[in-house]
Amino acid sequence: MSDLNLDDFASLVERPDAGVQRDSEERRQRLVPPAGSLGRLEELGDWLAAAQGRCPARPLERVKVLLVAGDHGVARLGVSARPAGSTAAMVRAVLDGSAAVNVMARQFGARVRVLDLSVDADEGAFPPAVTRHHVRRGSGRIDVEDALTPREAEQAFRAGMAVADEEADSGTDLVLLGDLSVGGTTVAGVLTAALCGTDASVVTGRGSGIDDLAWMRKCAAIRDALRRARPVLGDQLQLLAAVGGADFAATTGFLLQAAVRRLPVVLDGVVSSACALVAQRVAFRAPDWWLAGQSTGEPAQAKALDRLALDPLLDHGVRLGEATGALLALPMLRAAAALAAELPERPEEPETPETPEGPGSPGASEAPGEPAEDAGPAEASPH
Ligand SMILES: Cc1cc2ncn([C@H]3O[C@H](COP(=O)(O)O)[C@@H](O)[C@H]3O)c2cc1C
Ligand SMILES: O=C(O)c1cccnc1
Repeated sequence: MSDLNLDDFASLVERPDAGVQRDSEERRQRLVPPAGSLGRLEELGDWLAAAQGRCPARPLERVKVLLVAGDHGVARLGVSARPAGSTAAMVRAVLDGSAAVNVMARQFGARVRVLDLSVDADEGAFPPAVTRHHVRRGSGRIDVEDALTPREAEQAFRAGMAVADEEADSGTDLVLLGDLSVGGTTVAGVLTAALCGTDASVVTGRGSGIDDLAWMRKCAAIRDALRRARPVLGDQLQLLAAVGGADFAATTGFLLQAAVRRLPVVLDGVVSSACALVAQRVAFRAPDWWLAGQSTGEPAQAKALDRLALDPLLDHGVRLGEATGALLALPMLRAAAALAAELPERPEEPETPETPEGPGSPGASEAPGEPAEDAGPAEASPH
């Protein structure tokens, strides 16, 4: 049996630095813009500082988009707008730089890394750097069979952990975590419903853009897979083997090891949030290391994020997956870091208010209020 003990993660994952978080909050009170005027950017600056253990936070220079790719047997049921087994075409588009994620990553100065965990493609279809962690061609049809053997689940999970270590070791500041997975929203729906204790209909969405008939097939597939999930709900590696997939196991392993390594992550769509939910079961502190980039409208994502207490930064109807939602949030995070680092502090309030005659004059102590207030705005608005 597996010698990978997920229980260790509960103690290995620490919280971001609470002392630095407090320093950041206090520093923010001293900045020129009034507290609250920068809205969510304030909380983001504090989060980044706490994650980095540094106040104010460093600028985000080495940002990596990580796309975990895999096919899913359940796609053969016609639950996706895309043909079963067509993840390879998406991977190819990303590798040749023509996918939406490439356009946005170029715009925002982020590097893109694709990992083929279980794409249904011939050997040699992609460069070795992409297929290094390949586990199998497509994961099993989860409504009737296990997605993975226990060995494959462990192999995929460990691959995700290894990638988190590589990214942490190479100085990556932030990971934007997305997926390329035809049928992936069905699998994510199963994991989310299983862990939230809800019905299939609550988590079944339109995914890549399916019609009503396909929605009914998707809902039935989720219902059937949920039955297979229930007996293994207490063991997250078994759960990923039964109703997940190699890409999901790797993404979960990545998230947990990234949290151990204090590497902050922005979640993209329903696939990364379902994996985050599995990871939360393993290590309850882990969600403190994550942000939700954007709401995709997939109901399972909303359900999972609610459980994770993560409030998506954006909601603009971007429902493409492939980390585009996480990338959209990057300029906000960069703005938060830059504002926290570069905004000047307010000058110290003088203890003895100034008077027109100058500080320390007899008039100052006799009539402290009005002259000082007159002087304030004039000093504060030199332009
Ligand atoms: C043009 C297009 C490109 C995409 N690239 C990723 N996804 C997204 O759709 C897939 C999941 O949806 P489902 O479960 O319905 O198959 C994933 O590959 C996800 O990243 C895309 C979706 C579309 C429409
Ligand atoms: O990632 C998601 O949430 C997603 C992906 C494709 C289509 N709809 C949602």
